[in-house]
Amino acid sequence: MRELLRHITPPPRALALSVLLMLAGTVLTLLIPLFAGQLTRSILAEPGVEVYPLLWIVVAWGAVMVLRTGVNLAETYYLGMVGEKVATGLRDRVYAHMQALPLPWHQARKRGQVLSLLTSDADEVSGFVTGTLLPLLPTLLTLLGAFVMMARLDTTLALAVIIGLPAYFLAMKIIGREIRPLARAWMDQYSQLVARAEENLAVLPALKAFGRERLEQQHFQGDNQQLLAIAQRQLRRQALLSPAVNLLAGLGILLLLWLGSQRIAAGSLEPADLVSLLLYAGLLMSPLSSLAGVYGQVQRVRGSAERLIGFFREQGEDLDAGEALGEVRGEVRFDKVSFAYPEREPILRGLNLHIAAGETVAITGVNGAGKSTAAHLLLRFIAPSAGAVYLDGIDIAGASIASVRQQVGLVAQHVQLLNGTVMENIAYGRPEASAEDIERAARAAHADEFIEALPQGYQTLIGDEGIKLSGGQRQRLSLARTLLRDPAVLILDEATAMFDPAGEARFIEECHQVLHSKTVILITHRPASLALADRVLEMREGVLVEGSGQEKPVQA
Ligand SMILES: Nc1ncnc2c1ncn2[C@@H]1O[C@H](COP(=O)(O)OP(=O)(O)OP(=O)(O)O)[C@@H](O)[C@H]1O
Repeated sequence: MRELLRHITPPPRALALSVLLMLAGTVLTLLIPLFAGQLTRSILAEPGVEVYPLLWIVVAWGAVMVLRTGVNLAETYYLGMVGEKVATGLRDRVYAHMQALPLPWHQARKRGQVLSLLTSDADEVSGFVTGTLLPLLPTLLTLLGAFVMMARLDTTLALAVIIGLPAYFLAMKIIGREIRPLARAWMDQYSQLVARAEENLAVLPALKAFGRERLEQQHFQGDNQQLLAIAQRQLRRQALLSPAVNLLAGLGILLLLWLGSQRIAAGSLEPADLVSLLLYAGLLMSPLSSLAGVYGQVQRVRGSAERLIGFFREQGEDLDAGEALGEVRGEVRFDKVSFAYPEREPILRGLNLHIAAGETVAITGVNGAGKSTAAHLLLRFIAPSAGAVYLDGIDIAGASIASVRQQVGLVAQHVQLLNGTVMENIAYGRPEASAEDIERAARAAHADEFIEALPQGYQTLIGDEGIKLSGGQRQRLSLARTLLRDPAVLILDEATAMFDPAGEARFIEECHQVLHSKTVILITHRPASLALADRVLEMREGVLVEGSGQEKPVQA
């Protein structure tokens, strides 16, 4: 938990104020039983005995109550602010780290499960810090204060009330120990549920086309029932905690009444003091009962805390570490590069490739040969297990990731667009770009004609992942947004796969000018695109060989 607290930054001023207000509230609360004792003494006083006047006590009691109300009000506000700011800060950190984590980390997980770190886990932890951890301070102070005040009135009676405490802590420990694994299981199950729903929504057209609605509903219900079963087991244990403590508290108060009344009968205790003692015992018992709740919550939140700690321990990408590349000409070299995905056979085995600046090279090869993998290495999405990749002679492993990605543009095979306007999507990599630049990029990608035919032109909303566009239109948008970034090296991974033949021919013909100034890597099987290349290479068994029937491995 301490490790996690490093990622939680409460606002110092609001925190200090909340603590002060909580302390003030506790002191005011501890005054009330004193007044009650004095009041009783004043009511029962024999004529001639010196006591405080009744009216004074009532007025002082009233004043303390009003003051405490004001303190509580301010405390609720400031503590609430601390809570909101802690939650906001933690969410920011989780999100920043989530983005920093490399692609392979994300690819090994379900998106919904990653998302629940940001939603349920972060909320659970920040709710615990402000809803449980901070209020613990006044709780403990009230407990201690009530005990001290009781001991001042009668030490033996004070000790009698807390005699059951060891049993109480033992009960808490035994029951709490079982809650923790259940809490973790609940969180895991919950994130699985969210992940399933999220995935199904993402593939909704396929789900409907393959008639999976009923089956997926059954799967969801199954997961949901398991969640309910875990919650039930957790509830059973948690429900035990408070009543067990209340029983102990009740027994303590009974003991106090019995011993107290005997002392009054013996003349060694005033009835007024017993009133104060009883009220203090009440004050002592209510923190005990809330401590039981705290203990249960600590066990619950540990599940979320463990998940977040594990997440923060993962190494994220530092975009700016290393030397910034600056402007490059676009010379690319792969030198004996090998790579294997985790738990898979090596996919690249000592691959060599040299592309001169300004050259256009096409790479072909069967599905799964490793073409996109090579592109991902050039973008530093992944790192070679052996060998190195150079850009203008600089090993990109030592260059800053941000500068590498600035110089290498990828039009990926699987187009990823946002639910926004056409303009926002083209400007994705250069949000500050002018409308003219955006339109120029759209023209270069041959996207301008269809964009202008859309109902609101560049302001048309394109739906989730561009669902309101055709496949070819999405590819053109994707190309436009990469061209707008004007990278020195452009990788087109099957970027014309969805083009109609006439559109592709026109694109290829006119692209010559746009692509002229760049190093272009075309990953393609399409003859029209191959015609655009200065050289054709084929990826085969983890290396590149000269294409068009030649079988000579490429030398770096
Ligand atoms: N994230 C990943 N984790 C594990 N294996 C992967 C991952 N991505 C790709 N692979 C595997 O690596 C191999 C190479 O994939 P890659 O996408 O580079 O092939 P490709 O040549 O681009 O294929 P295609 O022509 O079908 O696009 C494939 O066998 C694929 O199953």
